[in-house]
Amino acid sequence: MKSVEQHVNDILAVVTPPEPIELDLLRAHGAVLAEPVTAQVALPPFDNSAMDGYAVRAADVAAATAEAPVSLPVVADIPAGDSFTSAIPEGCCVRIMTGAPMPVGADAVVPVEWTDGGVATVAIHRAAEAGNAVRLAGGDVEKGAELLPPGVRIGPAELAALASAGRRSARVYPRPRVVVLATGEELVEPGRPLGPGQIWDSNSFMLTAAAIEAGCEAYRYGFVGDDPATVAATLQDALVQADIVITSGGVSMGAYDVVKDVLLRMGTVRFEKVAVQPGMPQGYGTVGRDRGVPIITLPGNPVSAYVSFHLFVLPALRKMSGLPQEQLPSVRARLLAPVPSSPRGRRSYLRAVLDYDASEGEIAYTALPATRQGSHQLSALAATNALVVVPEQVTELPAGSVVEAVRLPYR
Ligand SMILES: Nc1nc2c(c(=O)[nH]1)N[C@H]1C(S)=C(S)[C@@H](COP(=O)(O)OP(=O)(O)OC[C@H]3O[C@@H](n4cnc5c(N)ncnc54)[C@H](O)[C@@H]3O)O[C@H]1N2
Ligand code: MOO
Ligand SMILES: [Mg+2]
Repeated sequence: MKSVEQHVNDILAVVTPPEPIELDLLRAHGAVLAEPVTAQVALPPFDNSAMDGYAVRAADVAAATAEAPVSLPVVADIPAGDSFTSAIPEGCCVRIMTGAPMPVGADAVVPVEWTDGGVATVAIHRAAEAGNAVRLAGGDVEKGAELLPPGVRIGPAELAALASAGRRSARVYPRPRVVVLATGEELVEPGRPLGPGQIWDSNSFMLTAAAIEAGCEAYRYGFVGDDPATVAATLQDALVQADIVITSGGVSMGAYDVVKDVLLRMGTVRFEKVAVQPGMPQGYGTVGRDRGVPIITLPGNPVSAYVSFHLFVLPALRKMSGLPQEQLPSVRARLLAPVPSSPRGRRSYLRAVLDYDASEGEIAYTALPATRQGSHQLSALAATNALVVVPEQVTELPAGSVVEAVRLPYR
């Protein structure tokens, strides 16, 4: 059987990052930056006031106290957005608002709270040192400095950085379009009644949401039965709007597991067994006549599909998004319950609740494996937040063992 790492590498070899495109700011939200962003001007662009008050020469107010306030004539008023081009005469001040440019000659701002708030003349009852409440030009970012490196995902903070630097658009890797298609004759749309032998489709919802949470544009294509012609026609249709197709079901040994046959005719797809539990039967490759669209075929068991999405699909989506590869974060944790019977030769990923607990020595986390670990026992997914790794050659682990626990994203 193939290792998890080998399977990830094989999948990465069939996907490529898209060509960067220029997108208007809010359209770029969620995409990955394909260029460094530098400040065209210093930020802030000019010295300005940090407070509402009076711009003064600090020397003029050095003697101000509550008992002996200093009175200064107010020669102008500068709201934010305005400017005062002449220098303030010695012994005078201007009323200034937060964000307004400092007038020439002034070197400090006296907050209005330290004054009587006068409009023509102001009485200042506390001294302000030079530089008080003044925000210097370039004090945030110097002209030409890098604001954002390439490879970051554009979230609210990155959009703010771009806009604050005067950028209207950014060069980004467009978010990959992921089409999710479940297969299985037994599947029924949730909301409709179940007939004998039927179950509600849950995989297509799970996988679509997981792809969206991974930063992609994902479309739930629903599900198809086990009729080869319908599977082929639906896939053909799905390819039109897909950068990658994710399917679930039909990839094991079943007599009606038709996905394999259809894909072998429609493209170059390999079906393999990966030494992992759950998620052993896997497939990947490209489909479509003119352009090969990458495809990853996940097993139908819901827990298998969920775990294999995180192990095998996430790396592909990262690469297609223009992101560097990164392991899911993991910590060392103490098992709170024994782990019985993992299959030898396959690495197990057990659903578990990971908790922070610094009370017990150097291992600051505990992991409680879910009692239901079957590949069909979907209820454990929503009740857990991590995957405990049981290495290939280990078949059981007593309580108290220290294990690697992979934190699942968004849990
Ligand atoms: N003789 C063998 N049988 C099986 C093997 C094997 O090696 N030899 N492998 C088992 C393993 S491991 C897995 S995992 C599954 C993989 O099955 P398939 O990918 O072929 O998927 P299906 O047969 O279509 O379905 C399996 C299971 O999952 C349920 N399912 C499928 N789609 C959905 C969906 N969209 N939503 C909810 N549940 C779904 C389906 O009803 C089945 O119960 O094969 C084992 N068998
Ligand atoms: O690998 Mo299957 O995923 O055991 O259930
Ligand atoms: Mg099957």
